[in-house]
Amino acid sequence: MINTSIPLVDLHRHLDGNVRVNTIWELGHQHGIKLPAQTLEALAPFVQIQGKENSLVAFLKKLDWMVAVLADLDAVKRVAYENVADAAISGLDYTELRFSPYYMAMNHNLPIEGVVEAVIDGVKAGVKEHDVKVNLIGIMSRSFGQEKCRLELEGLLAHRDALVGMDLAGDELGFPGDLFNEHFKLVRDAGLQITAHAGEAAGAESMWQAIQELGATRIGHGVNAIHDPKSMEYLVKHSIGIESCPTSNLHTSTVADYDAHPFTQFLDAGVLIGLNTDDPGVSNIDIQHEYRIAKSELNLSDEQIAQVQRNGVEMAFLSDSERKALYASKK
Ligand SMILES: O=c1[nH]cnc2c1ncn2[C@@H]1O[C@H](CO)[C@@H](O)[C@H]1O
Ligand SMILES: [Zn+2]
Repeated sequence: MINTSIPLVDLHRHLDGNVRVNTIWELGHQHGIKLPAQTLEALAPFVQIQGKENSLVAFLKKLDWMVAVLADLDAVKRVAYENVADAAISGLDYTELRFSPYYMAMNHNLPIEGVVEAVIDGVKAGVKEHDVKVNLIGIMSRSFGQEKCRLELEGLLAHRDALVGMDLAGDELGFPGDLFNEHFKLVRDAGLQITAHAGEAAGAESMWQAIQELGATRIGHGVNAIHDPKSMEYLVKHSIGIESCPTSNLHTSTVADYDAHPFTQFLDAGVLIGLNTDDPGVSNIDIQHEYRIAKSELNLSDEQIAQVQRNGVEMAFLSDSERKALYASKK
């Protein structure tokens, strides 16, 4: 199973897709927000996937209650803190938590920059008390359009030093990457690393766009590269990291079932592919679950699992010395 002499990392993990059901319940009651259920048990199906959804956009609706209860900046800080606790509890040595400050701010008109600060504060408080290394990635939520993403980017860049990278997430089909070329020019100018959700709901052309126009060096999901041999070759040749999230891919109907997931084909082709959770709260999983699935459903050998763990460390947005230290922490 998981090789304990290699660091365990999760690089694709939405902080705002990982709010505990209990926290939604408590924040809802604390702030007088009308929840869709009368008991904690009845609330779970509104925020966690039951079986699967028939599209990415349907899946993404499950996150809406998670941000609907963010009534003030203390709530944002609490959710960030609990994300660090959850990461440590699930056995992670290092994680990159990504979040969309506009998405978190929009329901209660919170200041976007204030949300960024509250996330940073919550994570700082979390790492003081838990044994896990954490970096932050800012998200622009494409589903709200160019203008809102511009505001989101401003709020994030105001705290550029607290971030290691930037991402584009949301409705990939409805809001193609080329709407955001100018946003990502600013991201590159700020010297941040870039990952983008691509090849999930849309095809390999969306990945080409993300790599060549947005400047992505990692791709979230990238499942659909499998239909384009040229892009597979490119990923290998240029060491573009693929942040794979198999259970999420099932839950969004990106693949029909685990058998249809191309994970091992990527691995066999020599693509730098890692294993991640995406939205652990929504999918009701943790990283241990994804490694169990890798073995039992994707049929990875122990050697392949070790390779996947190393791939994660290799593609992490860390400096060389940080990467060395992370490896050394397991020896
Ligand atoms: O699997 C996914 N694919 C695309 N976008 C996603 C996924 N999971 C969450 N978000 C998006 O990320 C932002 C919150 O972090 C939101 O825009 C949400 O819709
Ligand atoms: Zn994602």
